[in-house]
Amino acid sequence: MTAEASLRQHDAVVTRLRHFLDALASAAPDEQSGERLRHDLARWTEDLRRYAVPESRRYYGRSPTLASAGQATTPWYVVDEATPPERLAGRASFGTFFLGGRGAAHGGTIPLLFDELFGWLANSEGMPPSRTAYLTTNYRAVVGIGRPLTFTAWTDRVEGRKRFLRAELRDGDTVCAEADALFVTLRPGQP
Ligand SMILES: CCCCCCCCCC(=O)SCCNC(=O)CCNC(=O)[C@H](O)C(C)(C)COP(=O)(O)OP(=O)(O)OC[C@H]1O[C@@H](n2cnc3c(N)ncnc32)[C@H](O)[C@@H]1OP(=O)(O)O
Repeated sequence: MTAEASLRQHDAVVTRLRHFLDALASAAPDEQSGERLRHDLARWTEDLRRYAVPESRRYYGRSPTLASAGQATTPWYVVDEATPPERLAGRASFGTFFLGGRGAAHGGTIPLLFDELFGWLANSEGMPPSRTAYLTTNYRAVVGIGRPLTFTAWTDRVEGRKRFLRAELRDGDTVCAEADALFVTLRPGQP
């Protein structure tokens, strides 16, 4: 199979996996179905272990075409406007898999989304690689599961190796969460 075909197949599996995780999080299967599911998952886990490859040959989380770069355990997002490294904007939604409680997204999954967006912005093409030094999230209103959301992330200022970034997640006019972060450009030899 060509690399392109492998990537396409991987994308289709990850899309299915995202739907599976939401369905799993929503379901209370009966005993027989639960046992069948456990059996099928165990079988696939063993099968996949036979195909393990080094990080440089993996597709997971690097899809150029899928939402969330194909990270099924990151809330769904797509970038609609990007002027890297200054700004990006787009849409996001938290599926049932990301439920914390009472219809709201788990608090830990919101900085996960922000870190993804900041990583996208700070490591866009032509930028030297950088990593999150800190990321602070301010939870202003609950993020409802399944709600159509919008986000904006932007570079606030750059001081030498330090990039100060900010972002906002909205449900309509309501600001649900804000974040500010510091990304530090890696020195040669830093992992
Ligand atoms: C290859 C990249 C691929 C990236 C993919 C996308 C990444 C998405 C983002 C991530 O999630 S990365 C994973 C989470 N982050 C980490 O695992 C980072 C772990 N920490 C580190 O590796 C180092 O601490 C770090 C590279 C961030 C900084 O270490 P350095 O030794 O290079 O920093 P240094 O001590 O030289 O500090 C440089 C400047 O940053 C400042 N600084 C560093 N860490 C800080 C901090 N935590 N808070 C405030 N300031 C900080 C520090 O004070 C200093 O300021 P000044 O230049 O003004 O003196």
